[in-house]
Amino acid sequence: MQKTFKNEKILFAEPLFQCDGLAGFTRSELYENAIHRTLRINQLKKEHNWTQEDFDIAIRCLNYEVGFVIHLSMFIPAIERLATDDQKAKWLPLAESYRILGTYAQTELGHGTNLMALETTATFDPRTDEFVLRTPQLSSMKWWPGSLGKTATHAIVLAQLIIGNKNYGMNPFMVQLRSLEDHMPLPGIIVGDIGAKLGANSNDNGFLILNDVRIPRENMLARNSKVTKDGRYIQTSTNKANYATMVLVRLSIIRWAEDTIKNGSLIAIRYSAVRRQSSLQAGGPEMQVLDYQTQQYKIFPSLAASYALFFTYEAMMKEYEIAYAQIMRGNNQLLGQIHGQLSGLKAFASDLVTYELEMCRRSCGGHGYLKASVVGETLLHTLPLVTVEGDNTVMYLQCARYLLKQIAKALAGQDVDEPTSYLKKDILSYTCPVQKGEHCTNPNYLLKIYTQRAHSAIASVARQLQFDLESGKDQSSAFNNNLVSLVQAAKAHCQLCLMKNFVESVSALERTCSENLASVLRQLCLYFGLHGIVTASGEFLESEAIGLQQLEWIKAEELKSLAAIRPNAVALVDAFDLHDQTVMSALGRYDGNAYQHLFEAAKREPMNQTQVPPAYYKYLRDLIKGQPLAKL
Ligand SMILES: CCCCCCC/C=C/C(=O)SCCNC(=O)CCNC(=O)[C@H](O)C(C)(C)COP(=O)(O)OP(=O)(O)OC[C@H]1O[C@@H](n2cnc3c(N)ncnc32)[C@H](O)[C@@H]1OP(=O)(O)O
Ligand SMILES: Cc1cc2nc3c(=O)[nH]c(=O)nc-3n(C[C@H](O)[C@H](O)[C@H](O)COP(=O)(O)OP(=O)(O)OC[C@H]3O[C@@H](n4cnc5c(N)ncnc54)[C@H](O)[C@@H]3O)c2cc1C
Repeated sequence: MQKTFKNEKILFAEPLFQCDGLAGFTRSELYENAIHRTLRINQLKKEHNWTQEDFDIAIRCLNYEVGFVIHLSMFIPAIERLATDDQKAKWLPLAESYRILGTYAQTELGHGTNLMALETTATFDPRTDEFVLRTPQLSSMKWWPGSLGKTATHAIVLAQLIIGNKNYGMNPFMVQLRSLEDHMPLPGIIVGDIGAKLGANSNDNGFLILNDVRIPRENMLARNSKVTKDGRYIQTSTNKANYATMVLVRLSIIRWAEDTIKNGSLIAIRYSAVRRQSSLQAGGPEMQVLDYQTQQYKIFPSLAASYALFFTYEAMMKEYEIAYAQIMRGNNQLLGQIHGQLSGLKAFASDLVTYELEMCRRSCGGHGYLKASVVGETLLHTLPLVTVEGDNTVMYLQCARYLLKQIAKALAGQDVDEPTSYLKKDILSYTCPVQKGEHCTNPNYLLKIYTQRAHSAIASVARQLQFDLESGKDQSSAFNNNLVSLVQAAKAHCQLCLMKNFVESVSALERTCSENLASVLRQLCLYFGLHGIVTASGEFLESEAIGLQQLEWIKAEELKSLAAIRPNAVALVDAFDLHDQTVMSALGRYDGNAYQHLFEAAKREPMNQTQVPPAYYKYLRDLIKGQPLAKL
């Protein structure tokens, strides 16, 4: 499943990367530990001639609990995508050698989603051949960018470009924030950390106020547009190319989601295999909770999602690489497709894993509420994915906007993109392929059902929008009245994409892997498809992709699938090949000794380092001895 990290032993031999000790760290300690880790991994990379891929896998093995995540995942990729060749030659070597430490400063206190309304300005001053950057009011200050608070020496600041009295929209500017001598903020720069978060507290997400900060004209990252010395604005590519960094990060978030749900399902399944509780026969032996149908119903979706997201990430990485190669050659033909696809899939993947991680946590009973189980921490660490790189609702709407354009082309008899080719089909010629119970065991039949449901959802909201417009509603009212249906259509398309990638990937694997493995993966793919229909049965019925009889058959087959997966469940999570130190969970260790590891973790609890707590001497001793308490 995951490219086995051949350097795992080197990494986890060092106490710095053994995660047990992180509990009880203060924010400053977490922050320092994260920086220390990234720099140590960098040293290991040099000492052992690791590739960049080894470096990236090491970061993933540590669940991104390292420093400079934005420097590595956004600042450097933004330079690669937004800078000219000369600017890359200047800034990339500095960034790659950590001589400058960067962030991607786009979101403001008052705006994150609506980029057109960003308030930070960069005003061209022809007299000095500079841009003057300012955050004009409280709501304008940059707010949230990772590493901005205490680390970044430089930021790529997204600001409205002003020349004369004309606004040319959001453009990227390289701004130095701190001295490279003493790390103090430069004149005009007010910067700091925005405070503790629900999770990811090793990251110093920060705020930035710019008070008339001057930068040279060549600091505007000018791959897609530039300003000449005499103040002319020249656009050399679509201004949406300046959004390119976000597309890449949305792809990375799909893999981040895959990594977290693998951790969660591994913990839940391994623990459920060792936990014995109650029995179905009076006086009988206690059962492995993994044998309860309800336990399987709760946690096998996370197992199936792990594999589904793995296959979708692999497919989307290939799609992205093709699109990106063309875009970097100036051909933006695939820009709309890759943006529409990754907006929707980033939202769907992060929604899916945050839901299933909570199911994994609940399936661990009381111990799922202990930090030592880590499944709760994993959920906290994953929660931001539904917001970062675009709030999920807004991302679904971007995907829906793309789908509306595609169905309009299909209905006009024009070519459509490959991911939406199903929209060319005649929706009325559909017949449900499941005409008897055993047809439910055919993933390709299920794929047809997913396709019809998605097609129907998109066609239905397109018709409703058209009706509203023809009834006299203006564009924005018509849109706002159909936002829920638009999101639903985007979700239907994304769920189809996951199912299609799963079916096609297993079909390709069958040609090379053993029949045993093929049969296990087919079973998991079938289960993923059946469960997806059951959980959204209302929409599948509404679209007439299935009827009540088919739903009855599908529900029965889903429950049978649980029993079929059970014998392979532990092997399927072991196949993730995740080191105990990556999973970090007392409940999910490879050796299965959950109780021993829980007790070891409790013994490491800082409060247990003394038998008598300090509070005894302050409050309890007099209380217990019946002596009057001093005034508190
Ligand atoms: C390892 C992983 C590490 C993860 C770390 C994560 C740390 C977090 C970082 C951040 O959060 S960075 C900040 C992220 N912020 C956002 O994502 C902002 C979300 N908002 C937007 O993207 C845009 O405001 C919008 C919602 C897309 C609206 O765009 P706009 O205001 O321009 O209007 P529209 O009319 O909707 O779009 C116009 C046009 O542009 C196309 N388009 C929009 N976005 C993109 C894109 N990213 N790439 C390519 N094209 C894009 C859109 O399809 C429209 O095209 P046409 O229909 O006009 O052809
Ligand atoms: C952990 C973390 C790290 C981050 N790191 C960075 C970073 O490094 N750099 C950076 O620039 N930013 C960063 N961000 C900011 C992030 O990109 C924004 O928070 C995100 O884009 C959401 O925007 P917002 O906060 O304005 O939410 P809002 O858009 O204000 O969302 C509030 C509600 O309004 C709804 N809404 C908004 N617009 C619409 C619409 N058009 N239609 C329907 N509903 C709508 C949303 O669905 C949501 O329910 C980070 C955020 C977090 C949490």
